[in-house]
Amino acid sequence: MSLKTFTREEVKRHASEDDLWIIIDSSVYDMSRFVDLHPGGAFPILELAGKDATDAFYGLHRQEVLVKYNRYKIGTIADEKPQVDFYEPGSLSKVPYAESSAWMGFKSPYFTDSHFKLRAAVRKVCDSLAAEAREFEDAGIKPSDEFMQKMGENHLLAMNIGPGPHLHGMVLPGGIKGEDFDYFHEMIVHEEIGRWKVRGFDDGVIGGMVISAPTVLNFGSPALKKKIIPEVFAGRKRICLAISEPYAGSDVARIRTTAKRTADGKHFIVNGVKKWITGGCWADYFSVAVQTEKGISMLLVERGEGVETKLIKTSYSPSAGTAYVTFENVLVPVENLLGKENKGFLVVLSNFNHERWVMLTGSSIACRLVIEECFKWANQRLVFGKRLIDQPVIRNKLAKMISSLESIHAWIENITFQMNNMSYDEQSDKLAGPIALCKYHVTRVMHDVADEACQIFGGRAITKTGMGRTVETLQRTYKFSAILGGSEEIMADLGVRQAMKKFPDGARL
Ligand code: HEM
Repeated sequence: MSLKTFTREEVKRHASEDDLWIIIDSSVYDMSRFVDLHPGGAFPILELAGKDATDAFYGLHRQEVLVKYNRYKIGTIADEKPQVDFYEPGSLSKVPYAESSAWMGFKSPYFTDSHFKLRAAVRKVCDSLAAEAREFEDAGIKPSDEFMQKMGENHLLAMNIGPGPHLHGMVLPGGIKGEDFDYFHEMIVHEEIGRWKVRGFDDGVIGGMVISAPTVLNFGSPALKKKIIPEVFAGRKRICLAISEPYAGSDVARIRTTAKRTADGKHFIVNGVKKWITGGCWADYFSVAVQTEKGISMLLVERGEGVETKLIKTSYSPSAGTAYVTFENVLVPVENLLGKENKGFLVVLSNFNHERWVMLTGSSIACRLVIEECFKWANQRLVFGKRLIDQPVIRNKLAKMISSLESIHAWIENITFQMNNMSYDEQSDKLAGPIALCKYHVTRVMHDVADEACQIFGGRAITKTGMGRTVETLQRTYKFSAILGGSEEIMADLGVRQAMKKFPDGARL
């Protein structure tokens, strides 16, 4: 139907249940056929029949409801312009603090043209996948092969595990050469994926891969790498890391899964159980920590006879594919050793800094997105005849959230700069402590942001659909970041113990 223009007087004449028009931000909607289907009931719409419902609408719905139900729009009000901006896919938010400093127009010592180009291109791709990501999350199902392959086609899988030869020769989004990719580019990729606002689903897509692909890339034989890495980066196969067990979480040394050599020495036989394995439900490959004769080893196990996975019902998301994995007499070729036999600890440790740093970037963007939503909500929600933002107590909550976010973000940028400019050995020596402390602090900030955001959103913060769903996601999922990849307590302690190693003997007050 072509769109017409009306006067407000004309709209007023359509105020009965059978002939019901309303105005939202200078657009006219014919609600006659929808009023009885309206999820919020007929009553609220009937009360506003023939009237301007803009404030009432934005007090109760997310903007995307209007996009989804655009078919009910019949025209606009003559000589009036819309006051509300619609989000243009691929664009930057104009809400203060909704983008990181450099993208809010501030000078940055870190970001170059190349980073801006990559963000612009990746945002477009991620925006085009966002609705699909939400559908998987809402349905609580496995990210489809097609979805994974779209990620693969845009190099969105390969760009999650740091710079390096695996990207060389590739042309990345925005025309960036794989050789020029650095940790700031990677930070951008994590942030853009985070903008789907479906944290559990994100983990189902990249979580398992981020922590396991490096074990093959850095410690696998050339043949293993050649077989596995291209198919994982293309999204045709999935991989996960299987270390923690029901009896050993952060305490890796206590794992009980065993790998015993067969008499001919050509295979290992793996027996044991693993718990909380992100992406394990749909993994084709498992990078597994096992006890061998004289210590811990890492083995790449392919899904097959003797490998079973079942979904753990976490409060996170079924789409994360968090699995309980059992290995029963699984035959694994010795060529699948990752690193040297009995030296698996090295493999496990080698990836901790990167894993934790990835969690920093994901946690910081999760806070930023919630703050943006709090800012918008506080401006549009009317309580006792005033906007929420007109209450000093709400401004104070926003101040606390923004200042905490910007300070952690500045620290994360500083750490990222160090990663770009230090050799692997220097990073291992100097960064384990700061990354651990930063992770400890970031998850404390997440706790505070989730807490304040809940108070701002009220009941909506504990409702999975509608206005508060991003806040609901954060308050339900932030604990995962505070536990996974090293719990807050272990992070805090590790940070101080690392600092103690460099504490000068002669220091006195
Ligand atoms: C184009 C017009 C409208 C459309 C397409 C629409 C659609 C929807 C949808 C899809 C929901 C459920 C999802 C959600 O919670 O976001 C909903 C809920 C609701 N709507 Fe509407 N709506 C419209 C206009 C209105 C108006 C004018 C009012 C008047 C106040 C209203 C009042 C409500 C209420 C009270 C709820 C329940 C919210 C809650 O559970 O917190 N709607 N509407």
